[in-house]
Amino acid sequence: MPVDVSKLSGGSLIIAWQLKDKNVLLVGGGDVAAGRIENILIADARITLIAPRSGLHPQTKAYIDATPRITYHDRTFAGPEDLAGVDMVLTAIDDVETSREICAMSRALKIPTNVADIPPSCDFYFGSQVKRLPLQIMISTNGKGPRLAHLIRKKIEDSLPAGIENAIERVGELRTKLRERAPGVGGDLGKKRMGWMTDVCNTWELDDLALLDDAAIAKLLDDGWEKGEVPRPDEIFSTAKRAGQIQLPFSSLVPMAVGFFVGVACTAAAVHRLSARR
Ligand SMILES: C[C@@]1(CC(=O)O)C2=NC(=C\c3[nH]c(c(CCC(=O)O)c3CC(=O)O)Cc3[nH]c(c(CC(=O)O)c3CCC(=O)O)/C=C3\N/C(=C\2)[C@@H](CCC(=O)O)[C@]3(C)CC(=O)O)/[C@H]1CCC(=O)O
Ligand SMILES: NC(=O)c1ccc[n+]([C@@H]2O[C@H](COP(=O)([O-])OP(=O)(O)OC[C@H]3O[C@@H](n4cnc5c(N)ncnc54)[C@H](O)[C@@H]3O)[C@@H](O)[C@H]2O)c1
Repeated sequence: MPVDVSKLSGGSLIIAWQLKDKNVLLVGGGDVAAGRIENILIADARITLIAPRSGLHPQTKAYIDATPRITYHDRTFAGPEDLAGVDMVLTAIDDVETSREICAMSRALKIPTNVADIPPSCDFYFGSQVKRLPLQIMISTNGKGPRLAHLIRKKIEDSLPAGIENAIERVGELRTKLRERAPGVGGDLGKKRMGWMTDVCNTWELDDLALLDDAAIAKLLDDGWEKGEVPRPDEIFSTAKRAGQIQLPFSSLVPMAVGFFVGVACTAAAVHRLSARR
């Protein structure tokens, strides 16, 4: 069947780049560099930071002092020798000409590069990020409106359920324990494992997934996986444990309280009018 690909254009490949123990060169130590450092540290990479001490942002200074994963050089960028052994280059400097030169040098070595504020010198853009690790959500406007990306992030942050990161963490633990019982890649066992995990995620609420401690995971695997079934949360947890988890968000308590008092007031008024007619 023919497909219409005319709209498949104008975007980016959004991926979760694995940078653990890779070497990232960051040139510049200002406000933007501080944000880059946070993003790179989250990805467990090593950073070589080149920037004169006089221009360091307090947050950048604090990161340098806080971790041996940043190797700091108090100077300006020296040339191609600074690119040896580097897996990714980021520049965040207030000097467009030097930025373009660094970009040309790193591209000649085929090192992926981001030059803050100069889109043609970027092999990838940064995006605005919701960070509720292990959950990360990146918003990209593909260079059209970075401030809008920031504002959209705020809206997404406000809409996420409390504790979503715990649910994801516990599902990760469940998947690890499941793989210990059903190891290997692919094949019939792999299909069965994926099918069971999909059913658990589809049928359990996030609140219940967040309650999966080690004992509950063992019970879910014994009573569920081993029997080819997906037990309900109330078959796995004691009633007390689930009851402790049920929390009404403040935003829903306020309208409920208002509704209650309005209801009481209306009933009182109606009773008063009825008794007045008699
Ligand atoms: C998302 C975020 C991530 C981050 O950097 O971490 C990010 N910019 C952020 C903020 C921001 N940047 C700018 C403003 C001023 C208001 C405004 O212009 O809107 C604000 C607002 C603020 O500071 O609140 C100025 C600006 N930015 C770029 C240019 C050049 C140009 O457009 O040509 C100009 C100068 C334009 C001019 O001269 O007028 C270019 C880029 N900025 C990008 C990312 C990439 C595309 C992102 C996307 O696809 O949306 C891209 C292409 C390259 C890159 O740098 O990777 C971060 C928000 C993080 C957060 O708070 O959540
Ligand atoms: N993409 C974005 O999100 C975004 C947002 C705001 C600003 N910017 C742009 O990013 C750049 C950096 O912004 P900032 O606010 O962090 O600037 P800043 O002035 O606070 O910091 C610049 C840093 O670069 C260092 N520096 C300058 N020349 C250098 C060189 N040759 N070698 C090494 N270090 C050098 C300075 O010492 C300083 O630490 C600017 O061009 C700015 O317009 C980008």
